[in-house]
Amino acid sequence: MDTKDVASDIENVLLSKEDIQERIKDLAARIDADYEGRDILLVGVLKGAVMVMADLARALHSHVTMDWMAVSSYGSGTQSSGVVRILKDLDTDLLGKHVLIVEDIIDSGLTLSWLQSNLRSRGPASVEICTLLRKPDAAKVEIDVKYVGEEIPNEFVVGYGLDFAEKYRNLDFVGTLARHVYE
Ligand SMILES: O=P(O)(O)OC[C@H]1O[C@H](OP(=O)(O)OP(=O)(O)O)[C@H](O)[C@@H]1O
Ligand SMILES: Nc1nc2[nH]cnc2c(=O)[nH]1
Repeated sequence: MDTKDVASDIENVLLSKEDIQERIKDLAARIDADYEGRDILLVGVLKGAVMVMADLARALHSHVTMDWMAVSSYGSGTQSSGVVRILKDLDTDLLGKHVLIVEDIIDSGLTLSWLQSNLRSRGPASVEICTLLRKPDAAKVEIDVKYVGEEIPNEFVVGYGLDFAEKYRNLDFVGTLARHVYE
């Protein structure tokens, strides 16, 4: 879906389709340079990271393997609480692997903070994080995120993997929702 398909639902486009592909290209170039030909295990966090994972993996020149985790963050309403339950664990043994967690967004940081320490406890050679979007003003915990595509304001966004009530994940851009959608 593009902007024309959902024009009345969207208040503001934050990243166009072209902007997103630029950010992905830049992230891939930095990752390729840092890993210098070492194999990388990309760990995508379902469901939001599906689009970033698919485009980032194809933009990389490094060899990668891919695995997926699904986690649920308990909280009241839309607030992440930091108490995380694994719904689907990795199939891969992380021992000695260079792990790169791939995310669509870091908001409070609570999910990633938990995930990073969980994966670090499994004996990998390294664990880094790559996210397309980050909301610095929403951070509740300090986490070291090596690869950030774009810092955005503290607003609820949809598109390119990000949902509202499971919809809008298939937008080819990232934007904020018009009030009538959620009120
Ligand atoms: O920094 P935090 O406040 O912890 O929020 C970030 C998390 O929220 C989103 O997932 P969500 O729980 O919406 O699940 P989904 O990917 O299945 O939509 C996103 O993909 C991160 O995993
Ligand atoms: N769709 C969506 N999911 C999120 N999870 C954490 N922050 C966000 C956000 O801004 N949008």
